[in-house]
Amino acid sequence: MAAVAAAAGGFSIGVTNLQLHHLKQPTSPFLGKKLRFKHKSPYLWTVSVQNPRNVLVSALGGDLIHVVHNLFVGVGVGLPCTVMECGDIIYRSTLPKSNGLTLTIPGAILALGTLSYLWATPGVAPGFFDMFILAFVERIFRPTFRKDDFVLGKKLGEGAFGVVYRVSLAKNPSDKKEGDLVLKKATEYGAVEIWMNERVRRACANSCADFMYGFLEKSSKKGDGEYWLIWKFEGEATLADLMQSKEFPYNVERMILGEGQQLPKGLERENRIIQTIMRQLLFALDSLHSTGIVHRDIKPQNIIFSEGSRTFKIIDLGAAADLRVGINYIPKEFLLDPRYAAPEQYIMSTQTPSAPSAPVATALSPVLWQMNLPDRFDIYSAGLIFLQMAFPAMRTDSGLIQFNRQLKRCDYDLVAWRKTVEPRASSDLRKGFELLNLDEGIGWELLTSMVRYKARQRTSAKAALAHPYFNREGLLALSLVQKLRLQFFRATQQDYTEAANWVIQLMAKSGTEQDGGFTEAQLLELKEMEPKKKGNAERNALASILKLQRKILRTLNESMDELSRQGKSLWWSRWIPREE
Ligand SMILES: Nc1ncnc2c1ncn2[C@@H]1O[C@H](COP(=O)(O)OP(=O)(O)OP(=O)(O)O)[C@@H](O)[C@H]1O
Repeated sequence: MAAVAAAAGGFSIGVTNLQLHHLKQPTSPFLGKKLRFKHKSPYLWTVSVQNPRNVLVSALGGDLIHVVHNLFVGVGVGLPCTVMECGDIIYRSTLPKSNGLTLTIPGAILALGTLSYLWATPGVAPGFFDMFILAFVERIFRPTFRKDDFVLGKKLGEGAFGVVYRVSLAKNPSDKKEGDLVLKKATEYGAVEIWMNERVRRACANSCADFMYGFLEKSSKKGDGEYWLIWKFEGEATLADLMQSKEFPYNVERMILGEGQQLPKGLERENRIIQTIMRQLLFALDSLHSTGIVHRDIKPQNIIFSEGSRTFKIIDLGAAADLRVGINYIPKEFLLDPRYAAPEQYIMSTQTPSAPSAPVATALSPVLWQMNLPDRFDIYSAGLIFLQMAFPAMRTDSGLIQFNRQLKRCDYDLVAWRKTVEPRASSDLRKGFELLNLDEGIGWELLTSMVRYKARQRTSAKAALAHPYFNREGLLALSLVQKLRLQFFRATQQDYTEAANWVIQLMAKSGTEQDGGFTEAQLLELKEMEPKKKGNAERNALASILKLQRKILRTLNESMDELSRQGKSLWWSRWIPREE
């Protein structure tokens, strides 16, 4: 078939099926007619019209191309395609396509973009690998247990949703009297906890207590049965237990840093211990967050000291949310501990659909993560633990509750809180401020970047770990590099809404009715983003954009809610082994 390109003063025809004898009389009869040719040929034929009655067919194959090209140029007929050599372009496009992959820049950008999306937190691609390969392989190779395999020992704790015992294996009674395992008999939230513990074991085993097995025990008298969860016994003490001691933080020093500390007792030594605890806690949190899990119940009671690894680990994942597949997005409020919960209460904004079905949640997880930054909920709680470690008066429940009240009154502005309490501070409180003020106040700076009202303004666990507070060598003053790092951290922590307001003010100053730019009144309107009903074209356009934006959000939410309703059953609990 022929490809026809109309051009001023004539047109060209690119032909792939053509026999040479057609060329013999290349005249006007070609015009307006369909050309039929017998054989496929890699040659391209161009029919050029100098005037409507005189058609020239030029063969653009091998030397013939040049002959015809020269002929046209020679007689001075500069037809668009001969001048631009677009026949050559068409010619190339008709050549058989190469089978090899050709890398183009847009292709490379697209591929890189897709890969970054699939690997962005919480990780769509690693999620698929984890769920469909690792989980199966693990199930094949890991030992399984039954109810009768355990001998119950001492009760370790009892919450509203479960009882925790120290246990040992019946077949293999431990040398230790109490047993070297921990069993939690949990009610409804046990299923979530098994899911989270298995995920953690595959993704970041060192962050949480060493989980062994979980199953549904059906023979129990309790209604639908009980979930049994088994961990290795990590140690006797939680951070809460250790913080209650008058010796804190020195009682932890021996455990994490070993004997023989050189420094005399005092603020600097205490600071170093607190710093180590915070680093371990943030490390565990960073690992959890990187795999898409938000704990939501971070408190000293849920941080256990592992005697084996000499580090602090996280326990109690019953209130956790798995953002990768959308499990437990919105917990029952009573699962959260009001003493440590961030002011937002919910990790996902109320605009976010309650819990999309797993495939939708997985596909959207990087977007939802960036929109909500749910990990910052845990960061707030970790900030409060930091505060409790620095200020002895806040280690009691009543002390913490009182602080929470004061902070709320200051609109969750820690700097404002400090200004109100510091002038009349007790010696206890002053000691805390002194500790945080060490090394040009980098401890205080880290704390204020964690305890903030807006989740988006809080630092992430990863960024906190890179803070110079954790990078000091010994207790020397900050090095130049560390100072630069501090400046960088500060730059990333800036509240840019203020900067935006500043720019807006500058624009306002330069804007007058005559000179153009926005006037202050117009900017006020822009800032308020409340378009009025009657107004000029500018306002109407703004109103339409806002309306459209709201509509898109609403539609997205509605469709996702619809999807979630279909898949709302606890699909993932099917994965939990049952023992009848
Ligand atoms: N792996 C472990 N090793 C040692 N002790 C553990 C382990 N897991 C839990 N414990 C102990 O059991 C206690 C209760 O555990 P956990 O917080 O998980 O249970 P819970 O029923 O959710 O309790 P609560 O409702 O009070 O939070 C912990 O405070 C800790 O002392």
